[in-house]
Amino acid sequence: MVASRNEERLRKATDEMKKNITSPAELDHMQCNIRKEEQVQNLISTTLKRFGKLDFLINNGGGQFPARAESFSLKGWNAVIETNLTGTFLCCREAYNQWMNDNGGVIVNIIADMWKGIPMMSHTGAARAAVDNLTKSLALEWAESGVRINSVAPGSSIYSETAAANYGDPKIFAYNIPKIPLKRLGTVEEISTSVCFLLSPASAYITGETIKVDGGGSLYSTMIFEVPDHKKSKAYTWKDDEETKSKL
Ligand SMILES: CCCCCCC/C=C/C(=O)SCCNC(=O)CCNC(=O)[C@H](O)C(C)(C)COP(=O)(O)OP(=O)(O)OC[C@H]1O[C@@H](n2cnc3c(N)ncnc32)[C@H](O)[C@@H]1OP(=O)(O)O
Ligand SMILES: NC(=O)C1=CN([C@@H]2O[C@H](COP(=O)(O)OP(=O)(O)OC[C@H]3O[C@@H](n4cnc5c(N)ncnc54)[C@H](OP(=O)(O)O)[C@@H]3O)[C@@H](O)[C@H]2O)C=CC1
Repeated sequence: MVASRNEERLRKATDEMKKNITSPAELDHMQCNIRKEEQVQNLISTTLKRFGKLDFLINNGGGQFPARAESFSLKGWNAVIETNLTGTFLCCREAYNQWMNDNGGVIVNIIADMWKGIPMMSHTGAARAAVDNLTKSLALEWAESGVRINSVAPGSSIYSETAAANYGDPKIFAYNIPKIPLKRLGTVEEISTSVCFLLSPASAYITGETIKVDGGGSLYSTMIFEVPDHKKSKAYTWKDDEETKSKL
């Protein structure tokens, strides 16, 4: 079952996938806004009615807008937290309560390269770091039910039409190439094969882990953001700390 909000995009994606699988009847799509609890509950129950089981859950839905943190409205902040953190939580919880608690299963959460913060996207950085941590907690709580849960963290480096449109610049990803040790963008297949590995028995001994698929980018430097030159940071020395000395 493939689920997201936009019916037209869903139909296009599943039609494309059907051309490449041996049992196209076994693929379906359904509208669901992961920010809406009832819609998530309905997605999981409908999937169970349609297919009779739920072996895997992949939480890939996500997104954000670029802006400085001080300019975020509460509504904008909540939109990003609900999409990337709350939506993932709701899907995990419903999959567990409706199926995986009794039957086991595997969950993979897609997060992002947020290890050094994400300036201009601090809302999504906070939400993705939270999902990284949620993944660890759920791995411990749900191990006794035979559930494994891991994350995949793509670098800021997989060309996405939606992102390019959203950020208003088709070259937005290419700007990052100099900061990626492998000196190229990643491919969608380089993410999906990591997800398939984590879903497969080949990773049966891996849980609570996050695989970074970022060409080494997270080791090297942060994204296209420069801290402007400034003189706002005052050094601390004991010698100059007259205020503390006077209180001793
Ligand atoms: C700079 C380096 C770029 C490198 C890439 C970084 C790596 C990450 C890559 C990716 O994640 S690729 C994924 C690409 N997909 C997207 O980015 C999708 C983007 N957008 C969305 O999904 C949605 O716009 C949203 C951000 C989740 C908001 O969803 P929605 O519109 O449904 O929310 P509402 O509840 O209606 O709230 C809207 C609210 O949000 C604020 N807002 C939205 N867009 C902007 C914006 N461009 N600037 C400032 N604020 C924004 C705003 O408060 C909106 O409220 P209103 O003003 O409309 O009342
Ligand atoms: N491309 C990149 O370089 C990177 C991508 N990522 C993450 O990887 C994932 C996939 O990215 P990518 O394919 O590039 O991005 P896209 O924007 O193309 O895909 C995001 C998907 O999430 C769905 N979605 C968004 N909000 C909701 C919602 N509230 N409920 C249900 N579905 C929703 C959208 O479908 P619809 O609009 O139909 O709801 C869309 O299909 C995202 O989480 C993204 O943030 C992370 C780091 C880098």
